Amino acid sequence: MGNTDSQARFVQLALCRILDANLDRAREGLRTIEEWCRFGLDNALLTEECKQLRQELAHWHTPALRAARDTPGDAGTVLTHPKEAERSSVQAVLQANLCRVQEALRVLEEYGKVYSPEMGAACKQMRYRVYTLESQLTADQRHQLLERSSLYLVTSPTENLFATVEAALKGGLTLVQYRDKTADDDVRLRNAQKLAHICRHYGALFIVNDRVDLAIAVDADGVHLGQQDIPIALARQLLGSQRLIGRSTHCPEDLHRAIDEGADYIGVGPVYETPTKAGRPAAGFDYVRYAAAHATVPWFAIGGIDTSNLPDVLAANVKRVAIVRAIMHADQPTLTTQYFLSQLTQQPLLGTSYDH
Ligand SMILES: Cc1ncc(COP(=O)(O)OP(=O)(O)O)c(N)n1
Ligand SMILES: Cc1nc(C(=O)O)sc1CCOP(=O)(O)O
Ligand SMILES: [Mg+2]
Repeated sequence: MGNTDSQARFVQLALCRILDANLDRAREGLRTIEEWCRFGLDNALLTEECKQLRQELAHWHTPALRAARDTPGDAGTVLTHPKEAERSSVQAVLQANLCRVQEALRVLEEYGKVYSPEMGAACKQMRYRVYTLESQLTADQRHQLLERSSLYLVTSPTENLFATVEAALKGGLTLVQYRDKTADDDVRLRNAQKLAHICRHYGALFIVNDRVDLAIAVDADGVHLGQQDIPIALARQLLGSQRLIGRSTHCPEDLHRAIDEGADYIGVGPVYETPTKAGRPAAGFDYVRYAAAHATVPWFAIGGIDTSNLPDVLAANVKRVAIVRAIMHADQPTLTTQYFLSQLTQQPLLGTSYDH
């Protein structure tokens, strides 16, 4: 009898310690995420959702659970995950903390059911709310980074693909598109996987040209579609509302259709004829100026742009450019990227009609 009692007390104490530790873990993770929603994204709705989740967890964090704490005797406090010291970007911090909160809520749900069925049920609901928070946060994060990006590197096949992209990222690039019109699919998949990984490490957006299937397979931030590629509505169905969809446009009708169909950004060009898109005539500066006056989503001038003609491009009210050769073929991609960015950031991105 005595033994059974002490066994029951031991189990109850262990249960309380598990719940206490995981309530702390979930609240700390939420606080970390909340700070970015508030100061990084300036998103009042997401900030409020984090705060409400924290308050709800605080409600379950009773004095009885706190009293079970035994930090000096807790073997787990000395164990750290090797990845904990490695946080290469804000994105990585958010990802790690969302994961931490979801895991903690799962533990609270399972052991909570034993301690109090209401607590288990409440933690299950909170876990679903954190999945929704994650989707909204990721989408908001992507849109904000897109709006802040003034330079877009579109890749071309080269032996130095990864080194060139990484060099440009070191120069401050925040938006990359993987474009390869000829490689076999197994090669494209491997390249896209590796580029997605590199871009994530530098906190940059990664877009796949043409191929929605590859974009999904490598968990890219979005896809770029031309006028001859699949309809935006179909891509949206496949990609969901959180990923970005870009559309090439060559005239005012293309621009309005792309925006009406829900493109998150558009390409505007070719500004100049270019061997990268041989056979396509220049859309010219009249169309560029039209885009400057009418586009209600971020737009990137593309086609034949390099460091020598950049001043003419900027004079046409261009705030964002997409580049292939001028960076992919540059002797020093980091310096070239830095030069483009330095010229583009003298043109404030704020003040365009959609940057409220
Ligand atoms: C930013 C950006 N703008 C335009 C294009 C061209 O897309 P598309 O017309 O589909 O031609 P391909 O690139 O597929 O040959 C782009 N890729 N990126
Ligand atoms: C891929 C592409 N699309 C264009 C468009 O106008 O839609 S122009 C273009 C090629 C841009 O390459 P570069 O910077 O080497 O001239
Ligand atoms: Mg295309």
